[in-house]
Amino acid sequence: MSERVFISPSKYVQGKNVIEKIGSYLRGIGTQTVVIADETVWNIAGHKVVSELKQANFSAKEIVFNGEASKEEIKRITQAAKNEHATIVIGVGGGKTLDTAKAVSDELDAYTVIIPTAASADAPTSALSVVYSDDGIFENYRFYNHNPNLILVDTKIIAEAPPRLLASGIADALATWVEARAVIAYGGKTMAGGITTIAAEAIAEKCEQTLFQYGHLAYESAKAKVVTPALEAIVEANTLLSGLGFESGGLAAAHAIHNGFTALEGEIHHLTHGEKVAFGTLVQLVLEKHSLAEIERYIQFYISLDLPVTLEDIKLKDATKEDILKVAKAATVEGETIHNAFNVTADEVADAIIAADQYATAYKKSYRL
Ligand SMILES: NC(=O)c1ccc[n+]([C@@H]2O[C@H](COP(=O)([O-])OP(=O)(O)OC[C@H]3O[C@@H](n4cnc5c(N)ncnc54)[C@H](O)[C@@H]3O)[C@@H](O)[C@H]2O)c1
Ligand SMILES: [Zn+2]
Repeated sequence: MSERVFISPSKYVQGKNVIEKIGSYLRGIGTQTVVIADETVWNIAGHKVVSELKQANFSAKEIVFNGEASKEEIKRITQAAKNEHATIVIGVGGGKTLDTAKAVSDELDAYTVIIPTAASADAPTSALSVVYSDDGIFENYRFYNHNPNLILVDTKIIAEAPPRLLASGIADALATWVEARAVIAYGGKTMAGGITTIAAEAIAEKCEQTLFQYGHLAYESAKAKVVTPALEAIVEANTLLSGLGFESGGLAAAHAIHNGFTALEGEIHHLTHGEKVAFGTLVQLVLEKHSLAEIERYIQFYISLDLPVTLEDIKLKDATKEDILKVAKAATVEGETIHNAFNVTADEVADAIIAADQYATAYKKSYRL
């Protein structure tokens, strides 16, 4: 299998107050929309989207998302959207809301509009959803025959979101190049169903460059709730560059290890996707045998953005060897993305998890962090 495949959304729009233009972007597409957002996001952006739609003569059915991108939730919202004969499905919120909106839109064969309210993960652009059990355990990737039609990224809303969400998005995006370059080196398959194009490789590499250049300034901008060129750069890196870069560039160990962590119970469930991916990325770097300086470059960057680097940081201080092996086994099940770039056993992954924790703990100790 050697064909190169690159996929992408039809239109990506990013800037301050862009949601005010939703009516003009949807002109001629249809008139019956459903808008999906969780309780928090309804007040932050959902009502504003609906009022813009109504002003532009669209009808909009409001649906409250319950918080988990699960089969049951997708079924429930699909039924509600069918009752409205919706031809446009609009997801507003974080990755789980957006993944649910994509699935609902697929069921209805509708036009898909994605409005992320945080740059917290690279979910907006892809032609797939990550599906979980109602208890938040990773179940499967669900693939679609096309990417979202329209993505509206309003940087005013994103600047006002909690800085922790932006940092999480940076961590998710930092995994993109680490994973893509591993897949390229191995000749593995990407989420787009082929091997990596030069285009996706360039995007993924540019993603990492942008993060190291502007990550700190953007994080400080988010703390001050202001839109700056650095914030705009990081929103694009977290959303567009990371989204295209992971999907057509390739996922490898970092995300498989993230998925493995969802199999554990306890406080780790309160961590964001990006925070778990940060630790997963460190584990992948350990598996790859990099120099101390290279590994420390990542550890230092994560720490400076208040991201987790040790098992204690991800609430697994008391994890047993069996727990770690459970994670490693889940990360290496057949079909997991780790096999796109590594020929490893669960045992080797478990050792890398323990070593990553040990390296980061030693780093923190030596700098008294
Ligand atoms: N489909 C894909 O390609 C893809 C890619 C990456 C991640 N994902 C998935 O996305 C999910 C992670 O997304 P996430 O990190 O956004 O988490 P999330 O969707 O679980 O949660 C985001 C949280 O932030 C809140 N929020 C959103 N915007 C806000 C704002 N402006 N102000 C205050 N609070 C706000 C939401 O209410 C929600 O509680 C995971 O399920 C992951 O697997 C999917
Ligand atoms: Zn991710």
